[in-house]
Amino acid sequence: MPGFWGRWAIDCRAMESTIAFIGGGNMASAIIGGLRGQGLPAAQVEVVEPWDEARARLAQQFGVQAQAAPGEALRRAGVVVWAVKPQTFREAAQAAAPFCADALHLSVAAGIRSDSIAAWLGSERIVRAMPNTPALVGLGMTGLYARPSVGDADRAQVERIVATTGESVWVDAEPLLDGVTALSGSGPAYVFFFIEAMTRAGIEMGLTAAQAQRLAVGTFRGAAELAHRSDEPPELLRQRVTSKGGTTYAAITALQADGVDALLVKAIRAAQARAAELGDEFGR
Ligand SMILES: NC(=O)c1ccc[n+]([C@@H]2O[C@H](COP(=O)([O-])OP(=O)(O)OC[C@H]3O[C@@H](n4cnc5c(N)ncnc54)[C@H](O)[C@@H]3O)[C@@H](O)[C@H]2O)c1
Ligand code: PRO
Repeated sequence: MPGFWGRWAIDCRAMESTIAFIGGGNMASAIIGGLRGQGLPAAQVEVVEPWDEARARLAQQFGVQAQAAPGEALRRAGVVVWAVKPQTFREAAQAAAPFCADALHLSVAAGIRSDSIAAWLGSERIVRAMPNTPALVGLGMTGLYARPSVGDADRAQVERIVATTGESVWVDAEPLLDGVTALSGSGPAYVFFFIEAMTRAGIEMGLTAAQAQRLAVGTFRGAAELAHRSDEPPELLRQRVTSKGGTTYAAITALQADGVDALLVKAIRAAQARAAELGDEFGR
């Protein structure tokens, strides 16, 4: 993996202090992969991860030694990344807070509001991030929100960390992060869902599973890159594919007749509502 990260020009070797991760699962691994790939030494990464198998994987993949429980080593951390599930955040915070009072805190947990985190940790130096799994290949999109008292140096430090996984967008009102969670945090799942359906259609039409999946994935990749590079809106790019009375017209008309576009908006709003609920359910 490290060779892959060579494309990005952020150099983590100059990062001043240790970064600690509370929770060493999927999201933590994506960020640790980015940091290690950009040259952050393994000795500058602390992880608290109770699950034996996850600790072994972190050691094998990234050369990082994780601890089963928080302890004195956390005191060296300038930044603590909270990468536990919303359901376990409070419990994890209670155990780790005594060791990281002076750190900058970066939470990736969906829904958990910074008021709750501030109360649990007794600190105002809190930034919330909502990344997504393409971070694993350096193409992540992350939404960021900082509590009002977080200074420019702390914001810049967060940007440097997140830049190892892709791009980021700051929002200036915390509730907007629930929308970011619903759109880009959960978004890769919507894309995979469409790829699955397109692959199924390909198989129904007689293609092999391998052929159908390759065509579907390649089409998403190409269309996303075209939209990314183009100055023109997606609507116009879509119209260019759609000849009047042609094949695409037949497909788009069928999608619109079943209200698929409205359904997609409804689905994303359901994710947004769930993010807010998570904050209510598992916040303070
Ligand atoms: N996976 C995604 O696509 C995604 C995207 C954006 C944000 N997030 C957020 O990231 C967070 C982590 O999600 P994930 O997908 O990495 O989950 P995960 O289950 O892969 O990782 C969470 C890890 O936390 C560990 N853990 C449990 N209790 C702990 C404790 N008390 N102290 C320390 N570690 C503990 C678990 O053993 C597990 O390995 C969640 O809050 C989620 O909302 C996930
Ligand atoms: N995965 C997390 C969830 O489904 C948060 C965004 C993506 O809750």
